[in-house]
Amino acid sequence: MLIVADENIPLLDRFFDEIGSIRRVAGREMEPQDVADADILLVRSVTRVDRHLLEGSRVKFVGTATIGTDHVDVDWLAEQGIAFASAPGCNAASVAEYVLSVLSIHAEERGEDDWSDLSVGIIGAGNVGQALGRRLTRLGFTVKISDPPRQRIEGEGGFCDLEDVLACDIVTLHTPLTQDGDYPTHHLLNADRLRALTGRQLLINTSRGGVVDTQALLARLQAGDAPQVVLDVWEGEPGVDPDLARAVWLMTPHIAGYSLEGKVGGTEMIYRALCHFLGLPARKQAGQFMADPALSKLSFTSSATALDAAHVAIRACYDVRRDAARYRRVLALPEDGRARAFDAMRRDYPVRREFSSVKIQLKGGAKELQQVFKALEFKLKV
Ligand SMILES: NC(=O)c1ccc[n+]([C@@H]2O[C@H](COP(=O)([O-])OP(=O)(O)OC[C@H]3O[C@@H](n4cnc5c(N)ncnc54)[C@H](O)[C@@H]3O)[C@@H](O)[C@H]2O)c1
Ligand SMILES: O=C(O)[C@H](O)[C@H](O)COP(=O)(O)O
Repeated sequence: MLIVADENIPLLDRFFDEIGSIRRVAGREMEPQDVADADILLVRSVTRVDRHLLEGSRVKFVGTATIGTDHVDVDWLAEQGIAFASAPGCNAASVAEYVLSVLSIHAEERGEDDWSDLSVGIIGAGNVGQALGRRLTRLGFTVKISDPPRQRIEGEGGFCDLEDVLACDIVTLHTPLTQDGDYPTHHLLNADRLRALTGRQLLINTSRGGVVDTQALLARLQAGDAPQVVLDVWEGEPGVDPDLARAVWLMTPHIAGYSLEGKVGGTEMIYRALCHFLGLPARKQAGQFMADPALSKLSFTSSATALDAAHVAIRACYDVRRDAARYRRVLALPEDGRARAFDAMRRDYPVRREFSSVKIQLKGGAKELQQVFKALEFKLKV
């Protein structure tokens, strides 16, 4: 059995070497000749999986170790009887923690005494939107959610109009990128909606670049009273418009979901789906292959305020400014160098562990501190 796989899928050998021989290919450069003799294709988000890539091959199973599936023509796969699996939710905590890191720094820059005074509008309440909304609600933020597809199924309860959500202090995007259907998200944030945002607001996009109209966003940022913007995803990545990059507050190269847990969890999910497809027992688990985190414990006494302790713990685990600063240096390179650097930063991304890998020790165990760390989903030891 031949498995062709994106070389950037972590732990390929550990999970798949008992199933077949593995051919590694650079995901962005994968061509029909690379997969023609493959039985199994394993990708991440940078490989377009469609008729062009697979017609005439003998591939019978495709797995993407990612949440997003906009790079896969799932209808064509279904027509061809090719099984497909993705990794829903694998890096939801990672993206939620990226947004929390942004919020922590944003609140400090605005001089907010209590960050939960800020209202947060979440667009798309799937695995990521819910993971974020749950944490924010428990922290006491006012959270407004827009998700018309879910609202249609579940009724009014808990959902708001998009316009209300877009009026929040912080607006964060967590939809898939879709072109068709009743609620397409391509350029969901168009010129009109961007025009309605003001300088007191923060817009965060960790979904897909195409959910925001890039040209309109650049024009909005160049006009007066523009919102602050944080972009992790870009239309046309790895190419990034340098004018847009310079105009945003924080820019990162599509790494919001790049916690170790998120990436290895994605590999585990497609491993399990492949085992199920082949009728094999799934004996391996991500946890077997995870080293101890570099930061394993943080300790606070009851003299810490809940708010300060939360900010310290979030930033100790993940400070988004480090990724943003590293990426900003790339802007000095010529165009092709910038695109190569985008992929290189992702390929060589440092180990980042999720909050759940860190034990918080509370000496004295004030109730308020406990609540905050529970909300952030750290491991708690009182
Ligand atoms: N930057 C990153 O590293 C990173 C990591 C993970 C996921 N993502 C992106 O984030 C997206 C969301 O991830 P998820 O796990 O929450 O996906 P999900 O499929 O669990 O949830 C998506 C939600 O968006 C909703 N939705 C669809 N169209 C909508 C619209 N027009 N308006 C409002 N809501 C709409 C859906 O009903 C669903 O509830 C993924 O599709 C992926 O593209 C990016
Ligand atoms: O959809 C996802 O899961 C994320 O966007 C993921 O982080 C993409 O990572 P990539 O496949 O580009 O390595």
